[in-house]
Amino acid sequence: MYKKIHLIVLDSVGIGEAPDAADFGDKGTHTLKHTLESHPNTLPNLAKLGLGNIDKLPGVDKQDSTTGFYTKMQEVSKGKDTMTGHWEIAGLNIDTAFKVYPDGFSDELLNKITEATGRGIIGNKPASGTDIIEEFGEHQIETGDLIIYTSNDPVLQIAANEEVIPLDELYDICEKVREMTKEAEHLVGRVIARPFVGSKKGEFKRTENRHDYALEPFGRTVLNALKDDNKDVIAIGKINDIFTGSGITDAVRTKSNDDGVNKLLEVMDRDFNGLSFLNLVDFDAEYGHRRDPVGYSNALKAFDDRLPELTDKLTEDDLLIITADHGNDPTYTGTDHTREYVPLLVTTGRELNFGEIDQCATFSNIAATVAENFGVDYETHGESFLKDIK
Ligand SMILES: O=P(O)(O)O[C@H]1O[C@H](CO)[C@@H](O)[C@H]1O
Ligand SMILES: [Mn+2]
Ligand SMILES: [Mn+2]
Repeated sequence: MYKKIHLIVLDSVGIGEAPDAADFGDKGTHTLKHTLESHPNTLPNLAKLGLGNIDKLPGVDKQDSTTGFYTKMQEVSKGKDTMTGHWEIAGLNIDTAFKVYPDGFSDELLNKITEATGRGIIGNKPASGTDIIEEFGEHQIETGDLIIYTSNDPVLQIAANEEVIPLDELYDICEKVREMTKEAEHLVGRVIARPFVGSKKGEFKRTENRHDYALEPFGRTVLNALKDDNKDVIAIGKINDIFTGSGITDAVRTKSNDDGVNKLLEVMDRDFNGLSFLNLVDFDAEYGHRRDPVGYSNALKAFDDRLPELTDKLTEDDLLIITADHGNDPTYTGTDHTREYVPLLVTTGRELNFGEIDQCATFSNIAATVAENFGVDYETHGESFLKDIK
């Protein structure tokens, strides 16, 4: 048994098309490979754990012997969004896909929003968040309208210039819209506040004040099982939002990938018994959705550079698990997530017989492993790999 498990989700860092990728329009996608092909970088520290042994990746050398256990995991849930991926990691199988809105939201919902907020609405279509503020940012300054948009994900995003619609008001609007979109008819996975600044086209820039309003997970996750058993569940970064605080005992905010690593290092120094769970969202939000392979590749390098700080801290009490929640191939068409396998890398301060472990048929093998490690009562269709890491 490990006293502390540290789980890191490299948001969107997929490792090649899943067997059902074609059903999602994602045939041939490979976030890691295509990113590193487009903009070469070496990732020696991830390589040491076994990343280059999972699949052939430029700049990630295959090792004769690794300092981690490695394999890849397949997603069983019928969605490739962040909530679905994280909830499956935490033990759920989301077998009914979330509704998406390729033609925008209904007039009925938009009217309700206007009635409740007193503000008009512009946009109402799938879009990239940086494009849509260019398109409607000036209109918003003139009218005070809300810029509402969506994507291939089950999200309703509200972009607002902080000088036109103050943050408090935007958050208040998002809370109201969250209430309106909890039931089947207008269901969305997440309402997201997307504040930005700037006074004219070409100068608009999103700020760090983004806030996500998710739904309660659709079932009991391993986080709930841990919390109910008086274990610590420390959420770092977006994790608290993704689980709406359910099963979480402490939440730490982050500003960036780099800050996320800093916060995890601080958490590792705490005396706790349970799980720390970190999401590094920049890969996805800053580079994957922006179809920026150069930025993506450099972000991978930046994480790789900092990885030894984390692994050097591991004692016999710690288990470190690194994975992802879906792909987001920055070289692929569109600006959405891609249906991919995700890497699984596991290491510890213990001297173990590291190497390949069986491929995981579901992300929920992580939940099963965490539950078994802490001896908590938790039912999931995932299978624990604890027996393989010795
Ligand atoms: O283009 P931006 O606004 O970054 O939106 C992206 O962010 C959303 C939430 O992560 C995704 O659904 C995607 O649409
Ligand atoms: Mn994600
Ligand atoms: Mn995303």
